[in-house]
Amino acid sequence: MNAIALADPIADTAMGDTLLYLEDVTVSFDGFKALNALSLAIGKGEMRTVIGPNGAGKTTMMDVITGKTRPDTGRVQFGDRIDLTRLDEAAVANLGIGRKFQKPTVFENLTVFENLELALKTSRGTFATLMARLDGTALRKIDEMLALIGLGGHKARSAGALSHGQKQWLEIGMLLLAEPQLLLLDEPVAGMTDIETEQTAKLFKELAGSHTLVVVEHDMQFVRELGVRVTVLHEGSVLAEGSLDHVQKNQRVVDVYLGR
Ligand SMILES: Nc1ncnc2c1ncn2[C@@H]1O[C@H](COP(=O)(O)OP(=O)(O)OP(=O)(O)O)[C@@H](O)[C@H]1O
Repeated sequence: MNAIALADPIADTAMGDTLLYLEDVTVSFDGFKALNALSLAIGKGEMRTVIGPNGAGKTTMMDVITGKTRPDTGRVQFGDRIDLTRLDEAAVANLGIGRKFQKPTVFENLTVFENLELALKTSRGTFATLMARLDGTALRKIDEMLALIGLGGHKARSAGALSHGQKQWLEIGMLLLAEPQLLLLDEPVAGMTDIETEQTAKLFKELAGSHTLVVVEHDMQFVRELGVRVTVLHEGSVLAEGSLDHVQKNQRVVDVYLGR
């Protein structure tokens, strides 16, 4: 560890229990290592941002965690004892690992409320059991979610009529209704307006602590706004880790990514 790492306040923050632990994970495509002995630990209730140049392995990392891609070697431990590399995508989702892809996928012909209702009905969360019909608890749960994602005034609108940012929030709300233990978000603010980006940062900061979030982003203003530990990936491994200020001082990070 060098002097800068020691001076980094976020590097010194106690993480508590580890929820997700990748150890020496390697994924090769025709001999090319998209992940190269990647090791990474995410604490329970932590929000982590992951940055890095195109091709650094960010998507592949998410694919490995969610059971879409099986690593050649390495371990992906979830909680105390579950090895995610032995599970398929459906089993990983059932464990409570939610994934938000870059593009919004909501049911455009349904209303905002109906989208959330459907998510609740099909979720693995405890509230799913309440959903044989929409009882008071379930309705309250949906109303709370509408307020959290800033769509309280839009519940009767068709999802297709929402702005891009609002669609992203709706999909995040749908994922949250499944009460995920871990939420992976791939470039959530890409294509959002500045105001939507700010509101998304506010939402994520509210979720952190009670949720564990891994956020892959290229928008450095947003990463700064989140103000959490940053992992820089490069050529399939961790190049640097710490606060954004800390990683921005790393000359290699500047050379391969931030200085471009
Ligand atoms: N199925 C595949 N077959 C062959 N090569 C692949 C495959 N998936 C990913 N790769 C390669 O692995 C490397 C890592 O890709 P990955 O998509 O994980 O990077 P990334 O960090 O998510 O990039 P971006 O910021 O552009 O989304 C890239 O060079 C990519 O071309």
